Order: sequence, then structure tokens, then C-alpha cells
Amino acid sequence: MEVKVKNPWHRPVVIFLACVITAGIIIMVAISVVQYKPLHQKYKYGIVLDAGSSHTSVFIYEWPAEKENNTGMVRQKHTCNVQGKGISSYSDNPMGAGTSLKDCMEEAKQKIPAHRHHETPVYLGATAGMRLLKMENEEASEKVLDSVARSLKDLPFSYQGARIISGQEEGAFGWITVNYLSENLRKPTGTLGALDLGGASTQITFVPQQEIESHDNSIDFRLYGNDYHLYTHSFLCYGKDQALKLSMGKKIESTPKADETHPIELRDPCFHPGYNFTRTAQTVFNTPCMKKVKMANENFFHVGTGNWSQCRQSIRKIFNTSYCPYSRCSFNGVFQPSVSGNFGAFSAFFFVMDFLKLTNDSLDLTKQKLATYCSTPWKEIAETHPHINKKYLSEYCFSATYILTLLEDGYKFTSNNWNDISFIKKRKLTIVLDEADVVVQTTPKSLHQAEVIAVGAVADVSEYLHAIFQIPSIFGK
Ligand SMILES: Nc1ccn([C@@H]2O[C@H](COP(=O)(O)OP(=O)(O)OP(=O)(O)O)[C@@H](O)[C@H]2O)c(=O)n1
Ligand SMILES: [Ca+2]
Repeated sequence: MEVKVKNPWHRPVVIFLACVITAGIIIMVAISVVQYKPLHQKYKYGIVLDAGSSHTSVFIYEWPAEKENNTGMVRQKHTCNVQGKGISSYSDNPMGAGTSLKDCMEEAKQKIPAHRHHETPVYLGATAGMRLLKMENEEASEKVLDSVARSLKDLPFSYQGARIISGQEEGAFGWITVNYLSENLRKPTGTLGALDLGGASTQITFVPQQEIESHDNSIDFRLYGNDYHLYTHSFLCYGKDQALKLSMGKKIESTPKADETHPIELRDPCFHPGYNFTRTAQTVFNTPCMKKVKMANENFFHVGTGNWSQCRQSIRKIFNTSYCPYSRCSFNGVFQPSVSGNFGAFSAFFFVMDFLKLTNDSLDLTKQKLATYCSTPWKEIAETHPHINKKYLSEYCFSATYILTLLEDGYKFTSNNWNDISFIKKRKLTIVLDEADVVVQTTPKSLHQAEVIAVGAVADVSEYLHAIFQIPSIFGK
């Protein structure tokens, strides 16, 4: 039997209620949309490209659009490593430098909300690889910079510049980053010195306990209301890749040729026994860090002998400690006050010492372990680490010996203050927002030009972004 139900929609009261409910829903949705919008628009963004000698990294930063409290608020949202080598390797094909950035910049477009694109500043800072290219071939370096600039200007972001930063700036950024990460700048505690080892240059920066005798090594700036007076020096050609060339070049030059028909045999204590490759001299001498030699087109045999103390002796030869026009020097006639306080050593200092598990020992034990490592046959090393790039793997004995020699003979660290050096991974800032207590957590690898942006975020990121690459506004004046 069919039950007849009266259609409820015909009843005025029900219609009225339905209208009220619908209106309520609409209002609620409208309110939540309006409230959600600022939430959605909560962040602003900045992009920095750190164009190093060995590779380029793209960093995306985010920070709250409205700064309500005074906490450190910048977060590294995303990092992208550009495929291939650094931009300075494109000297023969400048267009390739710009093109190489495309994939990472496409990622940046995905990571940053479209409505923020046009106001997102993008900077590129190039370091020692481009400094060397500029010395060698200024026109080529300009073409490379033009190419990356063009590629960045093609994007929807707000292009701010692409330039080679100075060694002093690089040193200062490294120091600021290390101290920002450890929150030292906003605590009354002491600061941490910074040791940065790149592929083509190395920087040392710290608060000195004595007067700085050379103007070039002094930087002054103010951060969070505190004035800092720092010693800094950047040694061009003393990054680990260039130092290897310097050291091999010196050995090749002093190796006599057995006869005209046979290539030179370079017996190299910094490479493992059983390591034996033929190379062209070009791979060693293709740098403005050394005088050009006639033999650049010739081959030589590179033969490892794996002897740590001889390796150290050979590396010492690239440091000139025979003259010093100041009260004291590191090497090559460069003024340096005695190292004091704690230091954070990052980039290749960390990559190398971490790989060899040498980050926590006394100086003596480090040397003993390294001596054993260097004398280990190449075959055994290669079998133990089948997945590590063979070129990198073959160089760890040299690199670690170089690091010890640079720190001990170069910067004058001793077994007494060796443990004042912490080998630190550069860290990604993940700062918990909206908390009175700012929590800084850290995750792997990032680079300093980029991270220094974070420092300014507390005051005003956009202004600071500008300040970073317009150095007189924060330094020197
Ligand atoms: N996981 C890694 C990453 C890098 N490297 C090496 O460490 C050196 C320094 O790397 P990096 O600090 O990235 O140097 P760049 O910034 O490219 O060089 P520079 O600062 O001198 O311009 C390079 O020889 C690089 O090949 C390494 O051994 N292990
Ligand atoms: Ca670097």
C-alpha cells in the first residue's frame, strides 16, 4: 500500500528554516574563506642561488608575511642542487650556464605559491670559481654572469642581481650563518669562529683578541643591536680542488724526466698504494692559480704511494711561511691574529672529516688514523666503498691531509686547541613559528650566502635581502 507523504517543502515554516540554514552555511563558508585567506597568504619567499666553484645550489626561504613577534622566523623551505658542475665551468659555452638552472628554478615555481611569484626576490652570488674565471678570462666571466642573469630574469620572480661576491663577504656570511644557526647572535654568550673550505677558496673568520694590522682583513657590522669587529681572510686557490692542483703541479715541476720518450711518473704520497692512472698535465695546470708550463699537453703517470707524512711534507710546500710583513701571519704573508675561541668548520672541512670519521678525535689520534687510511691499498678502499664516486674517493687521503696541514701549519691550531674546532654540517633552519621559545632544529647541508638571509628576517627580510648584496649598507660604512 502506498503511503501518501505530504511534500514538506510546501510548508512555509520549513522553507523559512531551509533559507535560514542555507544563509547560515553561506555566511560560515564566507567567514572561513575570509579567515583562511590570510592563513593561506601567511608566507613570503626569497630565493638565493649559491654559485660555487664545484656546484650551484638553489635555496628557497619562507617567512611569515606578518611579523607579530620578534622571533627568528625564516625557514629554509627547499633546496635544489643544480645538475652538473659550477657555472664557471661553462666558460666555453656561456649559454649553458643559464640553461643549467632551469630545472631547479622550475621547482622553485612549484614550491612558491603563484600569487607570491612576482614579489619573490631572487639573487645569485658566485664565489671562487667565478673569481678565478674573471682573472683568467674576464669576458668569459661576464658572458656567464649575463647568461645566468638572463635565465633568472625570464622567470616570474623579482630579479635582484647576479654577481661575484668578494672573499670578505663570503667570510662574513659564513660567520653570520654559523652564529645565527647556533643562536649566538641573540644570546650574550661568545661567538663561534667560521672555517669554510670550498673547492676553489677557503675562508677563516673570527673575533680576534688582538688588533687587526691589515685593513683588508677587518669587517665591522651590527646585528641585533650588537657591534661585531671581525678578522676575516679568504685564500683564493686554497680550496681543496685548487690546492690539489697546486700540490700536484709543484711535484710535477720537480720530477725529472727519465728520458724524452716516456711520460713523467709522478709518485704521489697523497694517493693510495696501487692507485695508478695516466693523466694529461692539462688537468693539473688548467688554472690561473699556477704559472702556465710548457708541458701542459703531455701525459704523466699518477702513481700513489700512500705515505701520510710525505704527503704532509709535499702539501707544506704550497704554504709560503718564509715572510711576514706583520707581527704574525698565517701563510703567504697574510696577517692573522692567533686563533681564539671555538670554531665551526663546514663545507669540505665537514664532508671530508665526516667521511673519514675523524670529527671527534684528538689531533694526535686523527693523524694516526689518517696515516693508516692513506697507506691502505687503493683496491681495498675502492672495494669498501663501491658506491662513492671514484674521483672523490681517491682524493680523501689528500683532502684530509690538506685539512690538517691548513689548520695546523696554516692557521696555527695546535693539539691544545684542536678540539675547539667542531666539524659541522651546514644546517637547514626549521624554526618553529608562533612560539615564544624559538626552537631551531637542524637538518643537512646548506650554504651560507643563502642562509645569511635568515639573519635579517627578524628585522625585515626584504630589506636585508637587499643589504646582503649591497654590502656597504651593512659592512664597512
Ligand atoms: N658531499 C660532498 C660535497 C662536496 N664535496 C667537495 O667538497 C668541495 C667543496 O665543496 P663546496 O663547499 O660545495 O665548494 P664550492 O662552494 O663549490 O666552492 P667555492 O666555495 O670555493 O666556490 C668540492 O671539492 C666538492 O667536490 C665533497 O667532497 N663531498
Ligand atoms: Ca662555497
